[in-house]
Amino acid sequence: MNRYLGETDFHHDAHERLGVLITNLGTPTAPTPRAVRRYLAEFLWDPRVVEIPRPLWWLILHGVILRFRPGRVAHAYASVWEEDGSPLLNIARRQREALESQLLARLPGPVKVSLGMRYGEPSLAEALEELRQANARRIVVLPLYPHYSASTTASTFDAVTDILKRWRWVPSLRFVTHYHDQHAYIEALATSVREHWEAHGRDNARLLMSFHGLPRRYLDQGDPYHCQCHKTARLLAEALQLNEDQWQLAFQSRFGREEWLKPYTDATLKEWAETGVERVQVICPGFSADCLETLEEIQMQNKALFLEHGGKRFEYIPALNERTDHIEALTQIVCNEVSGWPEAGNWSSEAYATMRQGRLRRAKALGAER
Ligand SMILES: C=CC1=C(C)c2cc3[nH]c(cc4nc(cc5[nH]c(cc1n2)c(C)c5CCC(=O)O)C(CCC(=O)O)=C4C)c(C)c3C=C
Ligand SMILES: [Fe+2]
Ligand SMILES: [Fe+2]
Repeated sequence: MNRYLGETDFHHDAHERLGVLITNLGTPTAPTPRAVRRYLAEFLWDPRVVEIPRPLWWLILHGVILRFRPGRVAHAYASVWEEDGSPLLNIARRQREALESQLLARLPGPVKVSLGMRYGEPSLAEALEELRQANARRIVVLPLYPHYSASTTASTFDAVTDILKRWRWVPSLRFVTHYHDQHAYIEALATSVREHWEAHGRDNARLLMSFHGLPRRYLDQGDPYHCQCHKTARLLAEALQLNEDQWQLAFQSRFGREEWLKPYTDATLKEWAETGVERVQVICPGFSADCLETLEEIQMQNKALFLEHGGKRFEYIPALNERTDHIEALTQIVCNEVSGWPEAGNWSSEAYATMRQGRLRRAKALGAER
């Protein structure tokens, strides 16, 4: 038996392809307690996600959490489930398709974009295998998390490298760790807010930028997530020319009993409603795709909370999902990553020559304009 994965019928003249792996958290296969238990058991056992000594955490996870949580969470999933599956996965599939066609139009050589989820299906192993079969010798891994966090980005890095350790011929690799301040991403967010204002108005509305939370302990131990969320929020507020009293940042999706990053989204909305804020518009810039945490927690639970406490109008501004400007931002990230790659193999020699000619022409045209 071969210890490492490889092709026995390897051809030296096989055409190379650029591989792009997009990935997100993952989701259960069905909105049922059984499927949710399987998903949570994998997700919550990841030591990057829950940093508690293993024997103690095993007892809590299997003795308490996996007994009671799946039923409640399955019910929440059922409330957002679409005909053909989980919103997160459906959106990720559309993002994959749109990104691949943008990259094929933009880059001179052949490109394959595959989709793998950190937990559940389609797995990262399947997605990487697809790239290996497509002869991708250079791979850009693009986790669809704008903000770096050890619990998401580093966990993806662990999983990807664990898989690649089993390849005989490991590919060149670029791993995108964050894009929280990329201009095109901020502009896409700002445009989505402006479009919402055009469609629904904005009279006296306060904008809440809600990000997924983390245990406060992770920030104290050096995780840059908190700072990156603050930077995104500041840049978005600047792009929208908002005054300080027109917006705020908050953190949602608390889990467990310890302190998480503050201020909390639910507490903020409750306080706003109680102190006379009548209208809120909520955007979740850290979620590249709508999912349980935006569609159920924000758009259902937090909306009900705000209205119960005296708020009059609650509006959720959808995640960037497969918006054209979002796909353009992701395309730019991939193009930036590959542009520094040294020339080699069939993919690059001709392809880079074409790309360079294109760039020269553009540079000349720009020079002529000036
Ligand atoms: C200790 C627990 C958790 C940490 C840390 C955490 C970080 C984190 N998560 C996301 C993005 C998503 N999380 C989602 C669901 C979800 N998250 C946790 C727990 C932690 N997340 C749980 C237990 C769940 C499942 C639902 C539940 O039981 O409440 C999702 C949605 C998935 C879906 O199927 O729709 C996303 C997306 C980020 C970005 C992040 C760190 C910054
Ligand atoms: Fe989460
Ligand atoms: Fe949640």
